[in-house]
Parts: sequence; C-alpha cells; structure tokens
Amino acid sequence: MELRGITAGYERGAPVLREVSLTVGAGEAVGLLGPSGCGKSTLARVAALLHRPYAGTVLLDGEPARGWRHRAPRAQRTSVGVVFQQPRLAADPRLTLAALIAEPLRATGRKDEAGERTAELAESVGLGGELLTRRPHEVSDGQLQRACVARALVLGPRLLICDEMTAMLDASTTAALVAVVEEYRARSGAALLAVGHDRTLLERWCDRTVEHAAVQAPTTGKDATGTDATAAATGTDAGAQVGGAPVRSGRRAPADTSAG
Ligand SMILES: Nc1ncnc2c1ncn2[C@@H]1O[C@H](COP(=O)(O)OP(=O)(O)OP(=O)(O)O)[C@@H](O)[C@H]1O
Repeated sequence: MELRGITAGYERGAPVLREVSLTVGAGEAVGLLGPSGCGKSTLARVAALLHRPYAGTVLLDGEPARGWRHRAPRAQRTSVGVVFQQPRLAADPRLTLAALIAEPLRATGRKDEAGERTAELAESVGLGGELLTRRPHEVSDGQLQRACVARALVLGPRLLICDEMTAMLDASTTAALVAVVEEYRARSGAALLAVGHDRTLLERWCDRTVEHAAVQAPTTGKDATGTDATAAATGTDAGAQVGGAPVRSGRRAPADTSAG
C-alpha cells in the first residue's frame, strides 16, 4: 500500500493531512505513531479507501485506487481489512456476532463459505458457542472487538489496518488479538498498518514505526497546493504529488510479538 502526496480533511475544511507519503511493503508491518488528533485515523481511513482525499493517490498492489467507499472496485475494497478503535461504532447493533463476522462474505456473494469461515475465525479469536448468538449490546467491548478482528480477516485481506485496535482492551485481550493478527499474517503474507499512541506495543509488534509528523509536509499556513483549503478541496485525484518528509523509522521489532 502506498500513499502518495495525500492531502485530506473534512467537509472541504482545512487539511488534516498534508502531502502525506507512506509505503507499507508486501508482508511488512508498519506502526504509525502520533499524538491525539494529528490525523492518524484519517490516514487509516484514506488508506482503506473509506475517505476520499482532496488530493493524492492511494496505490494498492501498485494499482491506483479507482473509487472510494462503495464506489471502490470490489477487488480493491476487499483487499484491505480494517479494525477500528471503537467496536460499538463499527458493528451493526442488529447483527449477532456470528452474522457480524460473516457479513463481508454475504455482501460479496460468498455466503456459502459463511458457516465454515465464521466458525474457524471465531475459534481463532476465542469466541464460540452461545456467545456467537448474542448481539453487540450483550457482550463486552473485548468480546466485540474479537468479533471485529475476525470480521476484518474473513475475506482474506492482503493488507490489514488496525486503527487503535487495542486502545480499550486489557493486556491479555491485547496480547490475544495481536497474536491472532500475527498468526494470520504469518499464514497469508498480509501486510499490516497498525495505528496508535502506544509506542511500546507498536515497536514490539511492527517491523518499523513511523511518526505521523514525519510523513506529512510541515504546516505552512497554506495547504498542499499552496492555495486556501477550500480551493484544494476538489475531491479528485488530480494534482497528486509525491511529497512529505522522509519517513523516520523506529527500531525493528523482536520476534516476540506478544503484548502486555
Ligand atoms: N468526521 C469528521 N468531521 C470533521 N472533522 C473530523 C472528523 N473526523 C476527524 N476530524 C478532525 O480531524 C482531525 C484528525 O482526527 P483523527 O481522528 O484523524 O486524529 P487521530 O490522530 O486519529 O486522533 P486520536 O488519536 O485521538 O484518535 C481532528 O482535528 C478531528 O477533530
């Protein structure tokens, strides 16, 4: 996954991301660190094709993104799995945990695989039996996040984006979910972009860490195009630039990826 010169914001307002460039290589695990509000989740959503940037290009497997959200081509959309920080906002409250895990298969016409894949993934994240028949309001945050991790893996993504996946979890649930992601990556060769504030966790988990401030152009009072933010908010990929400061890498993680 490659972000090239991404400038992004909300409602045509001032950019939150300015000319961000970041590459996650095939099979690589990159941790993105930065203070609250700096734009990490925005970057994660752009990389997952869930938020359309003002300018710049997202490449998946070398192919530029050709749409955002439901307009993204299915092959690109399904090549990325996302786990968000707050499972209660991400999960449809009407679905049982089993249906939640299986939903991406049903949505992509693969419902025949739902039974087997759901059981397999539910077991891998430590869910089973009667728990799978409950709805989000009937389970704990940790149990719901386990289901959301299973759901993110159900289509076999080549890139997994974990946006503060463990922020509201205890140490043992954190360790268990990191282990599930790592087991999936070891088996599939998938890449990982893990976003968060927990330096210790991300340095342990990832091959390298990157500071948010190091992947975007410095603030100048102007946006990436040198004009005001409104003029930049074209909503197109036109004018994409390869920009941003060089990536600053952290230390490589040891083989042990357990957390907590
Ligand atoms: N839907 C939205 N509409 C308007 N502004 C938003 C929206 N989502 C985020 N923002 C703003 O964009 C900026 C970056 O937010 P973002 O959530 O990307 O930061 P973050 O680094 O992930 O923060 P945190 O670590 O606290 O989760 C913030 O100033 C935030 O208020």
